[in-house]
Amino acid sequence: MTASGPALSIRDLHKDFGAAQIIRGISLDVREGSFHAVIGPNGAGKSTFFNLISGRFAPTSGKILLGDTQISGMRPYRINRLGLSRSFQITNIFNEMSVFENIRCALMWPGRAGYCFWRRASGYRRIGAEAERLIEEIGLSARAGEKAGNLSYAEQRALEVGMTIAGDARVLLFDEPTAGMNHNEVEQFSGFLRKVAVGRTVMMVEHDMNVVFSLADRVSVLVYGQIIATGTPEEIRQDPAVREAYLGAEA
Ligand SMILES: Nc1ncnc2c1ncn2[C@@H]1O[C@H](COP(=O)(O)OP(=O)(O)OP(=O)(O)O)[C@@H](O)[C@H]1O
Repeated sequence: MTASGPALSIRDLHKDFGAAQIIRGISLDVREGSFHAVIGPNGAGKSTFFNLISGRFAPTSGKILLGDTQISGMRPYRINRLGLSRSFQITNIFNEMSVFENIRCALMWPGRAGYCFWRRASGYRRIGAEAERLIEEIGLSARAGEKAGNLSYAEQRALEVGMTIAGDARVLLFDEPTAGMNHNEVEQFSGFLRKVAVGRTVMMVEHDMNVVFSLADRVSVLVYGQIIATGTPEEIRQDPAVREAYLGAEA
């Protein structure tokens, strides 16, 4: 990754499913250190776009670069190893294991930072210390010994984010991070995400416009497989094409 270049560059990205053109020529730079939201109506292609970036789908054509490295078409674990990590709601959590064990496990996944040295006792201690640091960062120190299955939904989401950032991921993808939360949880979790984003680059798909406009410093609007606008939250709010195509009365 270059010092001044974008964290992620997408160049003329296309994805077809059979005859259906779902992603129709997306080009986008995601600035290093930015919190970049992708919004758009249902079926616009947001999840497909994330699946292309994280490597779950191979593009039909076009390029995706993580820093200077072309990642399009790579397997997800290789992209993850290069520093891009995607949050998968709470499906990554092992309910029968404690918070500490879940985080330690994430740190020891093949290809993650700790894998090479964890077999040695000193390495194992280092993993333990790193797990404690991460648990503090996600605000779950008081719950470190608790089984993940006993945590509240919001705590489980925080744990899952902890597992996403384990191994020093520099670029994070969050897919509807506040889905399923009540009003108070959304507020609390937004504050948490704001802290986690410091020093990292975040891309987020989110339907809740309050969350988008309070967290994001850049917003792209995806409509029918194409980005119709990218800008600051204020620019997006004012954009006539965006208001017509998507935000409507919400803006
Ligand atoms: N594997 C697939 N095979 C065929 N069509 C697909 C596949 N995945 C997604 N699609 C289609 O692509 C279109 C975009 O879907 P996608 O889930 O990316 O939209 P989205 O913007 O994330 O929608 P939502 O906001 O409702 O989650 C939809 O019409 C969907 O049916």
